[in-house]
Formats: sequence, structure tokens, C-alpha cells
Amino acid sequence: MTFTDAQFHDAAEQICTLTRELAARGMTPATSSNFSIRLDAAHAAITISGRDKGRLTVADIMVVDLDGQAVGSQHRPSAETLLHTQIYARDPTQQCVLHTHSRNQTLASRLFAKQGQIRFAGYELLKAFPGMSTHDSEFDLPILPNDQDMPALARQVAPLLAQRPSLCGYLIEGHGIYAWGDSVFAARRHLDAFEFLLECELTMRTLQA
Ligand SMILES: CSC[C@@H](O)[C@@H](O)C(=O)COP(=O)(O)O
Ligand SMILES: [Zn+2]
Repeated sequence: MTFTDAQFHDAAEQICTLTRELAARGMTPATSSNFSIRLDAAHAAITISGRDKGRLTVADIMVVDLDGQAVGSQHRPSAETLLHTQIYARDPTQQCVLHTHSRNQTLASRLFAKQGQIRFAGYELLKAFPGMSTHDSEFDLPILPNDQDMPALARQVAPLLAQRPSLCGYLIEGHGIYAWGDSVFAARRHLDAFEFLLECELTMRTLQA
């Protein structure tokens, strides 16, 4: 099946709406962050590179194939398109990928970088993640070193996705977070849970100091 113009428009509108909400929370500073929604088995709608994510309109969204190549547009897709299409290409059930640069995400990615992950344990909010049914569980959010070479960064992500098929996010050091899900709603729930849990971990360290 290939997507219709109406489906593209609907996805683009959804990206604009949720991006404006995230920008209003300070999660997309200085044109950072990128967002996508799957259109069909081989395409996704994604933000055009360099746009102010707090002021997006449908004209700021374009189509890419799952190799990250522009489809029907002369614009340059997000610099990090490959990290989005990697999620869609690996798992046909995944529908939405969200990438933001909040202060909590950036600070935590640096503070915990040496461990290569942040462990969330004992939080009721763990139940926001796939397969978690009790607070009495643990979720390790991976932290990858940053890289401007997207294929190299995608090669770091690949083994994580292979080892943990239900993984729904990772941090990149000094950079921000990627979160995804099998619906726009699920991707947003995962992003919100990560943001909340990162803030809890950072605040606990401040209070304990
Ligand atoms: C403005 S610096 C942030 C960018 O380098 C990048 O990390 C980012 O999140 C946005 O890139 P974009 O190409 O607009 O999708
Ligand atoms: Zn980024």
C-alpha cells in the first residue's frame, strides 16, 4: 500500500501539533529536535532540517523513504533522518519517532555517560513502557556517544535494537533523546515518561548532594 495525500496531511498536522506542545515545554531549543510518523511500509513524514520546531506548519514536513532519501521534495530532511528510518525499517509495527533536546535529557546524558546507561527502578511510571506491569521492575535507558556521522551512530544503535526488541528509547551523550512507539500516542507516552524519570533522577542527586 502507498500513502495518500490525505494521509500525508494528517501525519504532518499531527507532527506540527505535538511538536508545538513539546517546544512550549522547552524541549526543542534553537531549532533542535526532529519528528516523524510512518506513512506506509516504505515511507515516513519527517521534519525538514533546520526549521524552528516551535513554529512548524505542514510546509515544514516532507516525505522520506526508509533509506532516508527525500521523496517528492527538494528540501533536505532532518540531519538525523537515518535514526528515524532505522526504527521503521527494523520493526514494521513502529509508527512514530520523536527526538528532543530538553535540559533534563542533555544533562542526564552527560552525568551518566560513563555508565553507558541510566537505570530507572521502583517507579510507578515504569508501567508506561512496553511489557512493564509493576513498579517493582527496572528499565535501563542506554546512552550512546554522540557522532556527527549518522551511519556510524546508526551502527551503534543497531545492536541495542537487536538485543532489546521492546526498547523504546535511548539517549545520545550531550545531545538528547530518541523515543518511539507503535502509535503517536505511545511514542509520546514514552517520551513523557523518560523526561519525567530523568528529572526525578537528576533531582534526587541534587537533593542527596
Ligand atoms: C540546532 S543543533 C541540533 C541539530 O544538530 C540536530 O541534533 C537536531 O536535533 C535537529 O536537526 P534537524 O536537521 O533540524 O533535524
Ligand atoms: Zn538532535
